[in-house]
Amino acid sequence: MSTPHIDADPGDFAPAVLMPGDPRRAQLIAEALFDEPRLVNDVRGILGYTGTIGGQPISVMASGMGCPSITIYATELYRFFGVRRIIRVGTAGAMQEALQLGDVIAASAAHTDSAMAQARIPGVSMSHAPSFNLLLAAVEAAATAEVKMQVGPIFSSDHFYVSRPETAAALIAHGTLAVEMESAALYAVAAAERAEALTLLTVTDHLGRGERMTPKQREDCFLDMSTVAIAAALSR
Ligand SMILES: O=P(O)(O)O[C@H]1O[C@H](CO)[C@@H](O)[C@H]1O
Ligand SMILES: O=c1cc[nH]c(=O)[nH]1
Repeated sequence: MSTPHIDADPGDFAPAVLMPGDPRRAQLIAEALFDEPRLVNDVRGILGYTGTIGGQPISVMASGMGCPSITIYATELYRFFGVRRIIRVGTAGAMQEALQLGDVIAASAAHTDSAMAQARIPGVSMSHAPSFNLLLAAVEAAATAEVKMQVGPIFSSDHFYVSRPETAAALIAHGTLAVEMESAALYAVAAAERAEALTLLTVTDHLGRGERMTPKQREDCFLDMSTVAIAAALSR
């Protein structure tokens, strides 16, 4: 069966899917961490792989960048391919002073300026929240793997380059940990499809200090986050 954006058969995807924005990160995760990964989607270069870990099936597929893109892929996976859990494994810009490059964050809520959020239930400011079970499993997995993980609210922005110092300052004052571009939409789709979602992020930039990882460091920084994501994805 194919949808407009995924050319795969029923059963090609595991019930649990890891979802980075970057197709290259999807390929690296599959090749580094899955047993016998096989390519199950490459429409528009959005690479998707399915393999096993410890005998359990698991998939990884890219989302592309931004709320519209992840909304399309998450909706099609949940609605047409039997997927029940999506764990975003993304990169983010740190907003709080104490965060360092390479730190891992679990998004317990996602604020957003996306028009998509306002259009989903007109007149309502939705709460964009992860699956409690997945968040709990991730917290436990991080403790077991000794991965230092901050849990808190993040900001899913429609903009990467527009500078809004007052908005950033207000979000920081409200405890927002970091900015990225997809999680609010993922959490909204999961709610609409009665499925599970969670976002884990690795800090690749620090907004206040102007620090940033190199492109190569961005590609290589997925291991701690993926270890936690896989444990949560395969939890009961
Ligand atoms: O690294 P990914 O998962 O793509 O996440 C972040 O990186 C992209 C911007 O560079 C946006 O998609 C943002 O959410
Ligand atoms: O959306 C993003 C992702 C990484 N770093 C940022 O500053 N923003």
